[in-house]
Amino acid sequence: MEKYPLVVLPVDDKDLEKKLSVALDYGIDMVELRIDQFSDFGEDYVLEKAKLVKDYNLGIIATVRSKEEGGIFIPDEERLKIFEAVAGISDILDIELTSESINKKVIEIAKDEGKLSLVSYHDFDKTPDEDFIQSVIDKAVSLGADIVKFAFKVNSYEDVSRILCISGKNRDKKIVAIGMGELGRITRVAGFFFGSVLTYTYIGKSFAPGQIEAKKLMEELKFYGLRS
Ligand SMILES: O=C1C[C@@](O)(C(=O)O)C[C@@H](O)[C@@H]1O
Repeated sequence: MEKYPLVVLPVDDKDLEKKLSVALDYGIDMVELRIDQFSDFGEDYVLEKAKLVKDYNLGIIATVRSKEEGGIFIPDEERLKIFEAVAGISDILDIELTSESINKKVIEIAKDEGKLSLVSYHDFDKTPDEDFIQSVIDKAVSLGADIVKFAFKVNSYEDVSRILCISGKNRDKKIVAIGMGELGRITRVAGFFFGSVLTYTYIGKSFAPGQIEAKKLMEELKFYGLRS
């Protein structure tokens, strides 16, 4: 997974094959399986969808997003079982820093399978101050995360600069820096110039405020020389 910057398409299980075909046409690199948004959490069902993604030769970030950070309530033991079931077919497992009862175990599952772990932190209301953001990064790294992601609601231009600057200060780590909302849109492209390694897009249904539609995002990345 050393081909950074990467473009990631979050998906649920609706119209999956159609989205995968379009993603391939656009040159999208990876799919984020938002398993928390699937109609069925059964291991066989989830694996069947993951295998479909692999048939299209797309990378997989697997996550079962917690209710607290934009997903739905699924008991921790069930979430762990899902992560264990998909770890072998996935490239990256994404678990929240705030999912304290299982995040270390998910990181361990990833490592045992020779995959990458991504520890994420979302705030859908605000962009915290610099010290808090740095503490999120430091805690995630101390847990053993290979990649640290923070996604904050942007309410001002100062929020945008704070997200990008803190990313730039942490270039020695693999960081994903995202500003959510209309004002944060710029971070989904400019973030790459500040060391961010992934950006998320959408086809049809957006999974978060301020995402840039896939065709437009790929055009913008090409315009700024981030994509050939
Ligand atoms: O953490 C992120 C980023 C995201 O919230 C976004 O703002 O694009 C979309 C989520 O699906 C993903 O897990």
